[in-house]
Amino acid sequence: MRTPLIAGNWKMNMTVSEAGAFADELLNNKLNQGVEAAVCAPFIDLPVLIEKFKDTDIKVGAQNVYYEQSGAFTGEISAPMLKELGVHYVIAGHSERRELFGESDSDINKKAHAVIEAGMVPIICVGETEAERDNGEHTEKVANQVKAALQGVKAEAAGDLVIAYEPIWAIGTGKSATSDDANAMCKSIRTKVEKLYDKGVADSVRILYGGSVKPATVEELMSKSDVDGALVGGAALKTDDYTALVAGALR
Ligand SMILES: O=C(CO)COP(=O)(O)O
Repeated sequence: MRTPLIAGNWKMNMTVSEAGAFADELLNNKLNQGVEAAVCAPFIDLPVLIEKFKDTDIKVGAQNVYYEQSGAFTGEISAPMLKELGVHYVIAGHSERRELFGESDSDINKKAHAVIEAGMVPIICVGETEAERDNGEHTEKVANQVKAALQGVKAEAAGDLVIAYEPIWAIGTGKSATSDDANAMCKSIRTKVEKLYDKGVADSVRILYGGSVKPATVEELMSKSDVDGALVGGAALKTDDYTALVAGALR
């Protein structure tokens, strides 16, 4: 069975001292066993989090990566750099990166390859705009994003992947997708993965929902067949909310 995953995405929040304080507070809260907890933090916060969580099951993730190994790419961070630090997950293709920083499907595919080659796990983000949903194009849009992101990724690696369905209109808006709509899209992503690979891969890939997930809504989401967890922005910034999210994700 797929282990539920609650991944916090801090986005551009938390200084190093704030990250350290968050980790200390979280370690005082007893996180539920049986749910995997991950915190995806700004690059500079990663060392302190990795140090603080080293004797725990809490995984640390990055929010971005550059796909080249090293070289003249001022300001960028490579997958081998993250791997050496002890990073487990790397978010690839968050809609904010696609929209604000011009990342293309092809960039995201290269990032996924770089992360896998370095021995980490990508969390690949996909999702439609409000206009695309209104026009009934959301299922096809997301299926195309999934296909593009996974181009050339071998079946052995694909089963360990995490895909996060984050409808853009639900991010940071307080306007979450209904649990049935979230589940319908997660199911359709799983069907797409089965078409690209096989049933074994589709059954093991974890598909998260993201977009205004709160402690009060996580249980309902997790009761659905194809939602394996959540990628959480705002509510993952407070230790008590984060702890409640992990508790609510147990199924
Ligand atoms: O973008 C998100 C996580 O990656 C969702 O953010 P919110 O939970 O703040 O809506």
